[in-house]
Parts: sequence; C-alpha cells; structure tokens
Amino acid sequence: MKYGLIGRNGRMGNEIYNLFSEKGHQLVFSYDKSGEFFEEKPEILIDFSLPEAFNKVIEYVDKFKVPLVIGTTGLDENQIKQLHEISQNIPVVQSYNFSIGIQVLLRLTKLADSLLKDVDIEILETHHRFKKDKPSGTAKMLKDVLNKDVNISSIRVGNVPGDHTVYFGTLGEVITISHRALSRRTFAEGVLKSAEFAIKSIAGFYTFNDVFNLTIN
Ligand SMILES: NC(=O)C1=CN([C@@H]2O[C@H](COP(=O)(O)OP(=O)(O)OC[C@H]3O[C@@H](n4cnc5c(N)ncnc54)[C@H](OP(=O)(O)O)[C@@H]3O)[C@@H](O)[C@H]2O)C=CC1
Ligand SMILES: O=C(O)C1=N[C@H](C(=O)O)C[C@H](O)C1
Repeated sequence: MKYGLIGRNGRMGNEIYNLFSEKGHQLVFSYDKSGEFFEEKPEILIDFSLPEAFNKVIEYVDKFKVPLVIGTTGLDENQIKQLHEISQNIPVVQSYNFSIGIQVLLRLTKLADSLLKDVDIEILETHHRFKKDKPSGTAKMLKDVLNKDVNISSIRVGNVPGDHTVYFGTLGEVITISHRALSRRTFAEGVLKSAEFAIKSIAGFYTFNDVFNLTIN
C-alpha cells in the first residue's frame, strides 16, 4: 500500500516505517514538526505524533479523503469527538494501544473484576523517560473497562517501551495481571494489521478491538 505517516521521525514513526518497508509498503507522504514530504496521494494515513498535531491530521484527512489509523495518545474529548465525526465519511481506527497482548489484558481485567468482591484495584504504568503524557492512554483504557474510579500510578524510567499492571487486592490475597511490550515493533505490527483492515472497511469508527476480533474469529 502507499501510505502517509504523521510523526514519521518519531520513535513509533521509525518503527512503523521499518516494518512497512520490510513488507513492501511505500511511504508517499509524511508530516513532522520539521515539515511535509509529498510524493503522491496516500491510500491511507497513519498518525503517531502528539495532540498538538491533531488539527493538521484532520486537515490532511480532509484533503486526501482516505482512511485514518491513529495511535496518538493524550487526545482530549473534543479531539475524540472530531474523530467520530470524520468517521461518518471515512474508516477511522483509533487505539491507545495496538498490541495484541493489551487486548488480552483488557479482557482479563474485566474478568477478574467480575469475579472479585471487596477488592482494592490499582493500575500501574511504566514508560520511557521521553513519554510526554501521563497517565498513559492504555491505563485510561484499563480504567474504562473497569468502569469505576480506580487510581493510576505512573513511572517514567529509562527506555521502557510500555508496562501495564492491574492489581486486585482482597484481605487474603493479591492478583496482579501484567503486560510488557518488549519492543515497539509489537505496536507497529498492530498498526499494519489495522491499516490493512481500514483500507478494506466502509466508513465508521473502529478500535483495535475490532481488528483483534477478526484475528481470533
Ligand atoms: N497507540 C499505541 O499503540 C502507541 C501510541 N504511542 C503514542 O504515539 C505518539 C508518538 O510516540 P513516539 O513516537 O514515542 O513520540 P516521538 O516524540 O518520538 O515522536 C513524535 C513525532 O510527532 C511529531 N510531532 C510532534 N509534535 C508535532 C506537531 N506539533 N506537528 C507535527 N508533528 C509533530 C514529531 O516531529 P519532529 O520529529 O519533527 O519533532 C515526531 O515525528 C505518542 O502520542 C505516544 O503516546 C506510542 C506507542 C504506542
Ligand atoms: O508513548 C508510548 O511509548 C506508549 N504509549 C501508549 C500509551 O500511552 O498507552 C502505548 C504504549 O504503552 C507506549
């Protein structure tokens, strides 16, 4: 596929570019703080940048009228609302985490919560020192599936790609459910699956859960 990448020069942009190149996909457009690269109209846009670039993302989606896969975290309510609005005309796949393992962690978290009574629940997320947002988007997704007021602790150390743990503590025992991304390649692989999914889909708002469901059914 011919794709466009917003945030091409970043850690994730680089990982996505390497994986997509290995698989024979061609970067024909990119946008970063340093400016724009344009070779031809892309068939799909991918955004892994920062919320500050969001207006440009919407502008480019409007211009190219192609599907969007967006992994940028720290988006506000209004930005999420805008993604829902544009999804009336194009397929949008949005997720704060594109790893398969986090899909499993979300399900395990929901299951543990449904089975335990009189339990204290805490979420801990650990990321590299360069991460700008806190708490992580994934921690917010975990809180959303629990659908209750759960405390999130955040640690920023070294070069950790992304660790998430949910603690369930009763007076007699503690269950911890953890996920560790070993590298950013795992996210890039999810992005590739999502791009292939989006290109074949009709307009609508999708998440990585929809992409994951296809891989297990
Ligand atoms: N959903 C998921 O699975 C994952 C999501 N993420 C999220 O992806 C995003 C990127 O992460 P990461 O690659 O580590 O971040 P980096 O800081 O390494 O990269 C950010 C990229 O965005 C560009 N950028 C930043 N601000 C602007 C702006 N105002 N206008 C245009 N371009 C801009 C930067 O351009 P320049 O280089 O020119 O400064 C850079 O290319 C983050 O939001 C992160 O939380 C990360 C991993 C997985
Ligand atoms: O910024 C990162 O690096 C990551 N961000 C995502 C998040 O905020 O949840 C996903 C992953 O943990 C890596």
